[in-house]
Amino acid sequence: MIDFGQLVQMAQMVKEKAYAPYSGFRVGAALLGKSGMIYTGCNIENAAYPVTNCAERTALFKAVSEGEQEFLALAVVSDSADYVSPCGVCRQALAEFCGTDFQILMCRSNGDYKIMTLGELLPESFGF
Ligand SMILES: O=c1ccn([C@H]2C[C@H](O)[C@@H](CO)O2)c(=O)[nH]1
Ligand SMILES: [Zn+2]
Repeated sequence: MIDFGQLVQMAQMVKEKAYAPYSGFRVGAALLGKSGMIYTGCNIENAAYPVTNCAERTALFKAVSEGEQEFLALAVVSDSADYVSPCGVCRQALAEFCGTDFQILMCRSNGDYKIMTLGELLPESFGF
């Protein structure tokens, strides 16, 4: 059984580390590996805007660089009262390592969330 509450809480905590002086939009993500390890990430912006890294990819790249390549679930949270969902670039980055059943918890700032699978968020993803 996945502890979704813990995943959301860790995403909320790492959101505090976000570097977002340009958009002011802070995001935190927590990625659960099949090993049971949880990898966190925040968004990191840059004066050259496209250089910005989203919270989801920060968490994913940290995980892969630590040796984990298989994942179960990801929680994403911002300061918004609305649910936050991963951008298209992050969906494709996740699709490299995660199957269609991978669970994505899109959270409100208060911790409420809705879950969709990667297959639902990125149908017919590119791969070769
Ligand atoms: O799911 C999302 C959506 C946006 N951002 C970041 C990128 C940028 O720093 C800021 C505004 O787009 O939010 C994320 O980290 N994850
Ligand atoms: Zn993204």
